[in-house]
Amino acid sequence: MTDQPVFLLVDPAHFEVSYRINPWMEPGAWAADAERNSRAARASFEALSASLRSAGARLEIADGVPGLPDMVFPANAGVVLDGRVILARFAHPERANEEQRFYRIFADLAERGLFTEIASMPDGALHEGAGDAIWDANRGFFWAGHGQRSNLAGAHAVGRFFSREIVPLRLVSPSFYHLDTCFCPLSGGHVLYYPAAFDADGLATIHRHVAPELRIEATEEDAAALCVNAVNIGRTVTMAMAPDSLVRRLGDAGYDVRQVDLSPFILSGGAAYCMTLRLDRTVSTEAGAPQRVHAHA
Ligand SMILES: NC(=[NH2+])NCCC[C@H](N)C(=O)O
Repeated sequence: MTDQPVFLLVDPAHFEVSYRINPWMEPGAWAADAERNSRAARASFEALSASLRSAGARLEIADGVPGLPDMVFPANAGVVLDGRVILARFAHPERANEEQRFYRIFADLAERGLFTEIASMPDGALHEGAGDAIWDANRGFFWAGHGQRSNLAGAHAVGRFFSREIVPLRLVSPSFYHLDTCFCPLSGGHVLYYPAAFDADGLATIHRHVAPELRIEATEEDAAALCVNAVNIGRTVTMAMAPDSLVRRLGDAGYDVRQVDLSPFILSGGAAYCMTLRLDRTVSTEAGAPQRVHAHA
């Protein structure tokens, strides 16, 4: 395995906003000029791909499926670590059929050696993948969102499957329905997060694990631009068009912000992070991150 980060993306040919399962989704706004929106989505997708490649990533681009427009958000397809994946179990019937489709995509990747194991969620668990289970390479655990799409049973299933600690965070706002919309650990140990998306317990948990000088609080404006939903590779952070103050604050913390116009996908409530699924993460390596010595028991 090389150190090059590898991401799964799904081609946007079948992307549209045709139902509403979160407050961002505006099927009417999409339909008002569907053809223009489709063209804009293609351009956004190409710009995101270019930005990730220029940050050093290799991309695996899978085909989408007509009638499953949200497959363009593969972060929700499953949780990946050490070449093993546990598939999502979607909360909404609109997305339920993605599970089988993503299984096939992962099975193809397994045939090419990118995965050694594909597992399913147990009965009763709901879990929407890397959108709600974010690996923190510096701290060595999963931050686990629950309370909107994923449930606690799903969060614990992720922890059991990988034999890794999970740190649950309850999400309290329907607009920030996946953890990745309001929480983003960065390579230098910083965490960019939007406090209003969490309850008091969740904030206390974040504060317990993240030292004050490593906390970067997103403003309402940052969160509304879906900028917390960002892809961090080394020192680069790729995100939707961002308020200047956020770019400046991340710059002061040592990050190089790359902005992409993702407005067609924001019409569906998604942005940079959820349009990707990182495939190469291992417990002990993180390209660009400060090196940590892991003591093995
Ligand atoms: N991880 C994410 N934030 N994904 C965005 C998903 C957007 C999609 N329309 C949904 O509501 O499920």
